[in-house]
Amino acid sequence: MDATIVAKGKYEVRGGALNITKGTGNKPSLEIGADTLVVGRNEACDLVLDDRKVSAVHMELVATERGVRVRDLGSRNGTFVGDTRIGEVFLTKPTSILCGDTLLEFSPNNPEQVNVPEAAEFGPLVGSSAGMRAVFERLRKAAPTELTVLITGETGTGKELVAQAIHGASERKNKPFVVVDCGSIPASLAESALFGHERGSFTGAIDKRISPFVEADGGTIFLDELGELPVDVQPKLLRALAEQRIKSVGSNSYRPVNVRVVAATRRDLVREVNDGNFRSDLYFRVAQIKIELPALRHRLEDIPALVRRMLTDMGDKQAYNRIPHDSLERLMRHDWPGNVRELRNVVAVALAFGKEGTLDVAQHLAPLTTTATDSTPTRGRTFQDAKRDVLARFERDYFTALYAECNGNVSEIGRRAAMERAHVRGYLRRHGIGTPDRIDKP
Ligand SMILES: Nc1ncnc2c1ncn2[C@@H]1O[C@H](COP(=O)(O)OP(=O)(O)OP(=O)(O)O)[C@@H](O)[C@H]1O
Repeated sequence: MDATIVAKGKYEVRGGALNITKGTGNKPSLEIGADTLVVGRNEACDLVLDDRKVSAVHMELVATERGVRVRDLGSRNGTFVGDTRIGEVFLTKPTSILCGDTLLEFSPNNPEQVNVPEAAEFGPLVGSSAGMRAVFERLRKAAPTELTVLITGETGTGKELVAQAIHGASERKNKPFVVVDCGSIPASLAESALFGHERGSFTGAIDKRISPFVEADGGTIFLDELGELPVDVQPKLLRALAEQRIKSVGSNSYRPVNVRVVAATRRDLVREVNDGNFRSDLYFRVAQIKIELPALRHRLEDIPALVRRMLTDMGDKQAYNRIPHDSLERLMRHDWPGNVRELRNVVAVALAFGKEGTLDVAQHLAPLTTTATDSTPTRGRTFQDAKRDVLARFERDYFTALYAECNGNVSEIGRRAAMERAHVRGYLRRHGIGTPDRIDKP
């Protein structure tokens, strides 16, 4: 979420209202605040439009610091502002929006101040940026409820940790937290992986398999990469969630289950709905609350607190004080395509190689800085420059890994790389891998 802290514990968002001026809906207007609202034909939408040219989930709106963000959700017939078919726009002035044959009039409100908690952490999560503090506020409200939560965000933004935090702050915290990675289930085994199977129920079903819903009974089930769930098991999952009971493969009877569902996806699930790859009724069933995790490059001010927490988790609380200021600044200029996970790896490597003295964490950054959305190595660069960067990154990764595998033994690195020791030393020095005393040891 975009936001700026305007006063301690507050940030400012600019919302508005949407009125139907031509066409019919389940209500004449919609107030847009800091919670994302969905407009479409599906009856679970916040504004339901009775228009056959409107998609099941057509567009979403949310108040941000830059105005109301309107995002088309991959609708079939598009969302138009004037003659322009939009992907995403920020509205601050009265504007007409056309979806199918329905005309909507947007009118802005004055900026509104929204409370964010002062605490820059929530359970295992840390972050002082306005975006993360707004996430913590939503989590604080969502965690104690029984509502389903859908967590979205790029890889490594902390979706699983958020799911754990929800569980840990709920009444269910003393019961199991069970993770199901929907992305790694082969389509043919999806039903059994979700609901279990009886012994001998199909070829290869040698033993009985307990359903994760049974394992999680009384607790929380985390459905990771929900967007990868094969289409044919989606109705079965929907039914299980609606009826709170499951039937294992090969069994004739249902058994009641009491689980709270938290799901995560890297994919834009609503687009998958409009493309027919994900069922809209299941989407709304798992997304009663939506938590959008911002990419790390949009909350660089979180880096110092994250690094401090990571070093503490890695067992060296004092190490943070050994990081020079300019090293932290360089970390805050990186793009972080791998998000918090990438940061954690860089911190882990830095700590492994720097047990004492100055801890220059940024020294272990990949030299090629690209973002997930801007990852083309060609952009504005000559072939030679691009090639040099890619090669440098490869060399650094290769020798960093080998250095760790060989415990810093240069002779062993040379053997495995089939390279003279002097050359190995050259590469290690060039990329700042290891400490000079170890590298230069004969
Ligand atoms: N806000 C945070 N505070 C502290 N640690 C964090 C935070 N966010 C993420 N991490 C750490 O970053 C790493 C990646 O987090 P996690 O596995 O939850 O990401 P993810 O979004 O589920 O990734 P993927 O999409 O690849 O499954 C973990 O080691 C986690 O502990």
